[in-house]
Amino acid sequence: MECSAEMNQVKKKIDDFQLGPIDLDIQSGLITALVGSNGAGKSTVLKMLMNLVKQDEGTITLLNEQVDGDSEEWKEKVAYLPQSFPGLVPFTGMELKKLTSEWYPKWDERLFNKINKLFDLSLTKKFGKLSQGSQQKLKFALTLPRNPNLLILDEPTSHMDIPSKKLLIDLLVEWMEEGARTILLATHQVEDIRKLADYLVIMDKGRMLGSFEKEELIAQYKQYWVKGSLPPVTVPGEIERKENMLVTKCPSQTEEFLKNRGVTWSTAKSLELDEIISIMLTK
Ligand SMILES: Nc1ncnc2c1ncn2[C@@H]1O[C@H](COP(=O)(O)OP(=O)(O)OP(=O)(O)O)[C@@H](O)[C@H]1O
Repeated sequence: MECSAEMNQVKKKIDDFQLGPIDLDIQSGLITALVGSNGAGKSTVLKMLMNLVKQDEGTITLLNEQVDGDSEEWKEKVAYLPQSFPGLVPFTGMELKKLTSEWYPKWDERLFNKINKLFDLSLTKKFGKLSQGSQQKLKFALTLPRNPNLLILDEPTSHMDIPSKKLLIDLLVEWMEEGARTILLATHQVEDIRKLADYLVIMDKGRMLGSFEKEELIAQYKQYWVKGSLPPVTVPGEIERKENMLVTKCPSQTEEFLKNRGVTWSTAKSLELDEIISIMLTK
């Protein structure tokens, strides 16, 4: 499958923080969520993809162009929403919209108006005077209508209220349906991941733990409540046990092992995504 963004053996050292080596393939036409613990390096990865932070080693390609090469054509096809953007502070929403729409040739005024109406943006106030949630809404309204091939979002919903988060998710789903588009978003919000992501890229302490198709990842982890007691030995795939409850990351092997020992269970269920991510980041 075609890739919209690639990192090969990318390394970066910032003070005592070592990022990488990172190998990353972001598949076109899909939504990938970059997930991980605080300080794992997610924002740094996004900044390196945008050529805002230079890697020490390795290569980075966006839409088939090397981001630190001579051509900057890729910039017209990518929109990036950073966590903070101090340059916006002195301008009103209206001024920012005018500047942004003039700068981006594919600007979709109709989409901006739709987002404005849905989020009830305060376009006459200076950006710096808006609440954090309202700033996020305005930044999003200035990003999506650029109609890029690749949309990169760094924690787009972290300060938003619950209805606004839902609106943003719906807008992204609708936007994806309208063409050959790709989204990469860093997020801690489990709803973003659950409702949007096709793939999860999981990072911890500067390392990439892997890239996982969401439904396959969910199918990998299961929790059982057995009748009677659990075997006194480690069960294949076992991650955690408490009394007659067992969590496994290899359900087929676990079930075979239990069946061979005559152990049956009353309940079996898949883990929630937040439980799976917590296990991956802590065990
Ligand atoms: N400009 C900088 N100066 C010094 N250290 C930095 C800078 N930018 C990032 N770092 C360090 O790099 C590491 C990774 O930070 P980064 O912001 O990429 O993590 P993150 O996964 O996005 O975290 P969070 O989930 O908390 O937003 C941290 O240890 C951070 O302190």
